[in-house]
Amino acid sequence: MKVAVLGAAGGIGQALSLLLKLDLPAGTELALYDLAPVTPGVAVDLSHIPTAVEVKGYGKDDLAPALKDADVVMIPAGMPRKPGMDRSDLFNVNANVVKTLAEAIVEQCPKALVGVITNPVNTTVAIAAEVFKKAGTYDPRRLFGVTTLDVIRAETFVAELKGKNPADITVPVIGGHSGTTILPLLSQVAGVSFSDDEVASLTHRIQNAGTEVVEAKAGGGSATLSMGQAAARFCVSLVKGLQGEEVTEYAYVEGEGEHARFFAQPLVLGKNGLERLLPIGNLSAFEQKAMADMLPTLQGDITLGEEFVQKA
Ligand SMILES: NC(=O)c1ccc[n+]([C@@H]2O[C@H](COP(=O)([O-])OP(=O)(O)OC[C@H]3O[C@@H](n4cnc5c(N)ncnc54)[C@H](O)[C@@H]3O)[C@@H](O)[C@H]2O)c1
Ligand SMILES: O=C(O)C[C@H](O)C(=O)O
Repeated sequence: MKVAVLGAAGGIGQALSLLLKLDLPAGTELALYDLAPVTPGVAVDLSHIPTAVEVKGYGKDDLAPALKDADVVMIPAGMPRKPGMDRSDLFNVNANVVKTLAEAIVEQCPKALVGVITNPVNTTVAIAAEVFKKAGTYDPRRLFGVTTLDVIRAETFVAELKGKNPADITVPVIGGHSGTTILPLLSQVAGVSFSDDEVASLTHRIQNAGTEVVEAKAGGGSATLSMGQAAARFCVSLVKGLQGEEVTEYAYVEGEGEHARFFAQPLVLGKNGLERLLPIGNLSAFEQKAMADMLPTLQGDITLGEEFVQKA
């Protein structure tokens, strides 16, 4: 098994790589790639941790060997937000980063499972899909926008509010990964109930949790540690799936297209990546309205990504 992390020297990349060094199955090769000159050093540093995961670092000219025959590729490469920016403001820089990396995946590991973390996720996943489609290698079961952070945040905030252990709370979060497109389904949380005011304020907090971190870091970037944990959990689930275990996760994937071409929803991972989609269940009147209100934004974000590659 080979897992490649593209953008491995960044805030997310380093946290993710550390957790993967600890959590991936014995015998896995962990390939770390980044443009930053420190990357080989990050790999040497991690290689001193005594686990049976072999870490190799690849500098900026070594994207091809980093990706060669990878089974899973995680992409946290690209610019993070500063206060006052929306995720969509990252499009100008990050669209090209994801396009370039997706083109290399086509050449080196067209069958890999790919987890896109780079923002704006609503759009960068569409960019990767269009690059793969153009090359004739696209398989919707193998491409994922990583939205795990929305799920773990929602579980943390609900547990905090209700005085519960977060491990006992499950919160579905569907839609996309920015602002109102992040739709937590609080009506489906088992074992707790919420007043209308709590639903409104919790939904708002979950949708703006990324901004909460961006503002608290005051120009020093966005979520890296919680995202590292979220991405590691999702990556390990992808690997378990490839090894034959069925694992349930949430991710932003091309599904049946009922709401938008790409949509974050519950799904089962397995040997082929996305094995099957799970139903999103019944939505409350509040959630139905929130969904109807945000779909045009989500669809616009997707079109932006599609056109970026089609017009290139
Ligand atoms: N999906 C999510 O839930 C989620 C959560 C947090 C952050 N993000 C996004 O993840 C991205 C990375 O965030 P970060 O805080 O780690 O940023 P960072 O600036 O700390 O790290 C980004 C890294 O990417 C590298 N990079 C840039 N272009 C590259 C390329 N073409 N190839 C390889 N590496 C390249 C940089 O050298 C840097 O090391 C941002 O776009 C951010 O918005 C997504
Ligand atoms: O908010 C950001 O810009 C980063 C990330 O998407 C997050 O949700 O923390």
